[in-house]
Amino acid sequence: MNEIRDFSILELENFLEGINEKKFRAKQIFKWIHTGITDFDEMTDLSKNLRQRLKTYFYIENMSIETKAASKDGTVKYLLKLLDGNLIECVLMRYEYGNSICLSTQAGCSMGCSFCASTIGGKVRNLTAGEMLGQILTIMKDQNIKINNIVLMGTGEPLDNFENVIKFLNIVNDPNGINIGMRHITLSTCGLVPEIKRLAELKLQITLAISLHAPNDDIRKNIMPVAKKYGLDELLDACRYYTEMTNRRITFEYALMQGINDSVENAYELARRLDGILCHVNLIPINPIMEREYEKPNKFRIEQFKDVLTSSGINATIRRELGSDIDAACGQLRRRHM
Ligand SMILES: C[S@@+](CC[C@H](N)C(=O)[O-])C[C@H]1O[C@@H](n2cnc3c(N)ncnc32)[C@H](O)[C@@H]1O
Ligand code: SF4
Repeated sequence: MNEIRDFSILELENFLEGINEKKFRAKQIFKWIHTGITDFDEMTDLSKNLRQRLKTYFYIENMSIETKAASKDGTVKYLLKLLDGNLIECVLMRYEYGNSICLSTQAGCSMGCSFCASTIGGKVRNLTAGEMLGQILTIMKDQNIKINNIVLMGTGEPLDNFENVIKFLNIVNDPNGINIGMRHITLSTCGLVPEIKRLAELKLQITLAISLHAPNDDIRKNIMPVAKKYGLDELLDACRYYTEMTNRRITFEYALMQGINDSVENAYELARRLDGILCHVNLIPINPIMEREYEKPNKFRIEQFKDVLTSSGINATIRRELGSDIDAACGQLRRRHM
């Protein structure tokens, strides 16, 4: 049996042809799937016979909501249970410009960043494209809303699950489905250089966010094991390549950790390293997790860091902390329930 949410229209067309059904039904089926239905009998414009046939080949995963926590600012954090019992997190954020959803791409993560709760139990498995889509459909249905933006910033390293993530992007971008424009999608990576280049060559118009968190290799290696494999020069070259291929501005994520990467010297060094790259720096006060001792710098130090960047010609903003009253640090909810 196959999860039907994993199928693009083209794949559905081929499948239907293979079982001697009309190809044009694929679009109808695809549209129904993206309304969030979980029962083939809800596809009321298909014959009973075809619905019965679909049930013998496919299933639709009905993810159960294990817990849901709503913040005063409208952020809602979900813990969803997959068919095999794995738990994954996703978060709904409401902005003036629309609803954004932060999705998980893997159950756990193998990258080992020292400040991140998602990696503490390691990687369990990759999520399928259908399981990424399922997170959106579950929230859309639960809240009765439309989703306008997607950020791949939940648990997992998206570029460590390259094929499924690209498949998911093409499915959500299809005008017959939930139809989210590539420019409304952000993919965040810890910096897997070969995959960044591969992504650049696809020339999708998504926003690429790089979790940088350090102005040099010494600090980066201390907090992100991936830096031992790909140095900063190599990573920034891949970023330049991405901007050349796509004409898209890169976002650099920089989580400020007191005494680790938040000094004025760090800010000047960062500005020097990013000079000439079409980019924006997103400064995030670290969200402390139970298992580690990182702390946020105070407000003055955060502002000072930003001022050094902007006065050096680097576009920088401090990220508003959404959902801070509901334990929003990535991976914490899942961790607590494991
Ligand atoms: C959880 S990761 C998932 C995407 C991808 N694996 C990555 O590292 O970019 C999303 C973002 O959350 C950041 N992050 C992880 N733990 C954090 C924490 N405790 N406080 C603030 N940001 C954190 C990551 O560095 C990254 O920028
Ligand atoms: S920050 Fe991203 S890459 Fe690093 S451990 Fe967390 S999820 Fe994995």
